[in-house]
Amino acid sequence: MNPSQKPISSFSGYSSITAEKPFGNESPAEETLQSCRGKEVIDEKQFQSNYELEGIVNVGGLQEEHSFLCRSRTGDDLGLRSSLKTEHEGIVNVGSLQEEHSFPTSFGKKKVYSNNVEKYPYNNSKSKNVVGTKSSNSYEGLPKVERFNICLARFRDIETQEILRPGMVLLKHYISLRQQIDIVNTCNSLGEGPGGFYRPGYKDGAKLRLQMMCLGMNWDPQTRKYDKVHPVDNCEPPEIPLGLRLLVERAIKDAHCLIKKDSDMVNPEDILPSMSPNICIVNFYSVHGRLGLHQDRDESRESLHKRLPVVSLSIGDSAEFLYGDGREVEGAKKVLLESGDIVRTIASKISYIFPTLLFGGESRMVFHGVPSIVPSSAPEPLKAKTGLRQGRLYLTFRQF
Ligand SMILES: O=C(O)CCC(=O)C(=O)O
Ligand SMILES: [Fe+2]
Repeated sequence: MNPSQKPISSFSGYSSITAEKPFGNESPAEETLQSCRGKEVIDEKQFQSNYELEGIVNVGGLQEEHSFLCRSRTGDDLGLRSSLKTEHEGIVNVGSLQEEHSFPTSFGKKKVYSNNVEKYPYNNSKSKNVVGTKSSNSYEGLPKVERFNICLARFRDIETQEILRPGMVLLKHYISLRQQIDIVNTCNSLGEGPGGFYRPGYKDGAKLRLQMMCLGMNWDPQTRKYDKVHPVDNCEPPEIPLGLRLLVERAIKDAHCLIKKDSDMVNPEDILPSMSPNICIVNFYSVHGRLGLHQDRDESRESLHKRLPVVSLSIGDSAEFLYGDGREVEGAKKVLLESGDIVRTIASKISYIFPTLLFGGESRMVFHGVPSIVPSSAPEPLKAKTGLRQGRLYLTFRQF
């Protein structure tokens, strides 16, 4: 790191955010990027070590030890692993084809949310793939016995990893509050610099209902192409911070473990190929934001041919996420990507952990979209520590 640059954890640009200011127009903090290459501002070591502190997902060295899904369930688990406890998981639904990003007029407009977030029928796929209800009767080799849980459901060790369809995996409680804070701060500092957030438009002049920033390479919805520079300020997009790249690679490995658990017969790489991301599209949706059903198909021919996965992280307010084989909303499956799940770690502290979604292999061309954001559903500590606006931050990683 250049000594004149401060580590990301000390970056305070977020403190200037207020609800009155338009998104992305905050005055740049003093530490703001000195050149178009916003990449150098990140202190990767700091970013990474922040991750390691948490012990939930280890982004750096101790990957095997901290893997969510690969470890056998032994006593030693209890000491090392921050066990994940939550009372529910949100799942899903699907769709079909037409115009990219098009909506029926009712799309995303109907639901009214109160403080009680609408819950979707969990595990409605009734799939054997669901690893969502691990209880004391699931030990290998022992007869199945319905055990009594002396703890309330929300504090039990319920893992909510699910294979939604072949090649599409939801790791529901994957990123900790600490990581969320780092990611929000990182995106905020990069987003207010060159190559940062802007509101993109389509070819026909319509604007997307979100703010976007690209890392690694720039994707332009107008041309549907990746480019070296930002279409508005002509700057190169910032690089993807190392910690995030490692987190994505880790998530793919964990998804492989889940796939392997589901069937020992398969090579997980055949179902969900590995990739090293060199593109990250960061979207910020206000509570009115949404995105029509579409396919991600602007990556290189080779990447699409290999069906390399898109891996995404969801932070802030919860969102409905639709996915399916076509563009019609009817028939699309729906999963609620929640960000406010409360879990209790081994150390008895309350944590919030967030979902990761991967789609590749057979599901690489799945249609997907965001019909609505659930207002005020982001965890208070995340808002308090970062000043994150109401809305949802969504990062999708790809390999060009
Ligand atoms: O925000 C989301 O959930 C989807 C984003 C997306 O599909 C994209 O960036 O291509
Ligand atoms: Fe997409």
